[in-house]
Amino acid sequence: MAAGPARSAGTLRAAPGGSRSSYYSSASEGRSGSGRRRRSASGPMFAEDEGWLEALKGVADEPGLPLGPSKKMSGLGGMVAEDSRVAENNALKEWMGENGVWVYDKSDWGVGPHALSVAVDTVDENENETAGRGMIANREIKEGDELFTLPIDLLLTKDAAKKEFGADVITEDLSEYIAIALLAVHEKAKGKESFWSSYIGVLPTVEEVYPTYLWAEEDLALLEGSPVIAATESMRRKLEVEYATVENDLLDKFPEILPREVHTYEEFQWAFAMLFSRAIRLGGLSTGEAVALVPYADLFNHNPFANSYIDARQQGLFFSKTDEVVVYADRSYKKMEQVYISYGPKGNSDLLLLYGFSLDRNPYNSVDVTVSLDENDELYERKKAFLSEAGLPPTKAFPLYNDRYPDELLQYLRLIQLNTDQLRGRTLEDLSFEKKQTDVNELMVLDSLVEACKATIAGYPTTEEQDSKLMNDPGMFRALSKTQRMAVKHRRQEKVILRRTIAAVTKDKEKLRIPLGGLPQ
Ligand SMILES: C[S@@+](CC[C@H](N)C(=O)[O-])C[C@H]1O[C@@H](n2cnc3c(N)ncnc32)[C@H](O)[C@@H]1O
Repeated sequence: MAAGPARSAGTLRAAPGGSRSSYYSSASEGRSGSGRRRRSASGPMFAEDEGWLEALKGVADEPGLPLGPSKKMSGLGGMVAEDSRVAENNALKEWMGENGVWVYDKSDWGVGPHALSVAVDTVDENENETAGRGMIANREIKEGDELFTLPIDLLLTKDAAKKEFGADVITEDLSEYIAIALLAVHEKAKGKESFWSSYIGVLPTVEEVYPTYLWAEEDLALLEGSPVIAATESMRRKLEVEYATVENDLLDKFPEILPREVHTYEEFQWAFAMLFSRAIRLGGLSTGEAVALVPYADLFNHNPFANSYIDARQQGLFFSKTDEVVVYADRSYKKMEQVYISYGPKGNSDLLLLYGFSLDRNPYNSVDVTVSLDENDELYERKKAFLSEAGLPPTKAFPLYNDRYPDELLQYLRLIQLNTDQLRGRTLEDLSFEKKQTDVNELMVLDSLVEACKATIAGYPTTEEQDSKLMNDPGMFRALSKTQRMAVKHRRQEKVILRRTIAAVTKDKEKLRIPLGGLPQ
């Protein structure tokens, strides 16, 4: 046999070297970014089209709505903090009422009583984890009920930024994200003078959201071995580069409009933490799609099983047409239940990177393995050209899921593991990698996948058992900070997926017919 050691671990690198699929991969792999997911599940979504991540995307009048065992505020200081959060909610509600949103307990012409209240501190009851403000049903809600509508003028959009700063600053080709970030920072600096001050008053701090790209190094160290670290570093670099561009192209040119002391890097980071964790991509606008910070609608927390959706629609009003944002209930809710939306089919890596939380029960969880052609393979150049022809790079990250690994990964590995003997004088173009080549090639493929999973598992300083033990000890686990709990949950889930993949691949290997005596050398 000419080449291609059967179990060449070198060809398949486990994920740590490769960045997560979300941000950079989606940009570099050139996926188009319609940003719109199936209508029934739109939520906070990221805009791929600008090279910013995958699709992005929710009044409390009653203090003390669902507070779980982890209620943060205690003692007199806590009551003061909670009172001020209730006052902020009430200011938001008042502002919305003044601006045409029906947020009242009574009916009016064509509208029923408002169905939602904003709790100041909710708990995700599936996970027993604090989730900041959230939406609570203040009466029975029926499936399909329109929960509220919101005039488009209340949104922070690129158009609103253009109105504020002018078309010289907010040019056609300026990213929507940068435009909205500039507007958010500018309005925050205005304080009570800002039209949006009541909205900005309920926005969390960076520390409250705490996405991994803003984590302190000692927190990030808890994720050692996880691909999230590489994704976090990519995100940090991207933000630094974007800010340098903003400095150069805008702050230097328009110091009167965009003063440096207002538009600092810290404020830029705050604005992006808000955008990435709560901006919504609206599809149904008369002017086309747009990314927006949508007051009130961004107070819904995430549940991967929810289907409520947020969209924009045109509202005919005699001869003028105005757009409005509308939110519908995905199912019926009992009074006092928390109403969730789904931010999309996001795994914990994306949730942690962008929203600062991870879930123990998340059907969309995945962990990437990165696959590379072996430069020492005698077929290397031919394989590289073949991949390039198919628009694929010689190194590529693939997600492994809880219950499956993608066919594309198998196809890629079949090519990588193919040797001259198996090629039997044919060209690569003669072969279809969608199906098994030979049992021997398939065994090499599956073996290399198992090795990659094992190598990834070996890269974590703790074992799945150690993480599980910590999580199953309520005293110990609750004694950790929220960030530490999120990190432990996340790294354990990655190990679970890797272990399951090894088990599934081992089963698949049993179906192969391998000659007695093992593989040819
Ligand atoms: C769109 S905002 C939702 C409103 C937010 N809770 C607030 O206080 O403004 C998204 C943020 O809410 C929090 N969040 C949403 N869903 C969560 C969940 N299931 N568990 C923990 N935190 C959650 C995270 O901090 C996330 O970055």
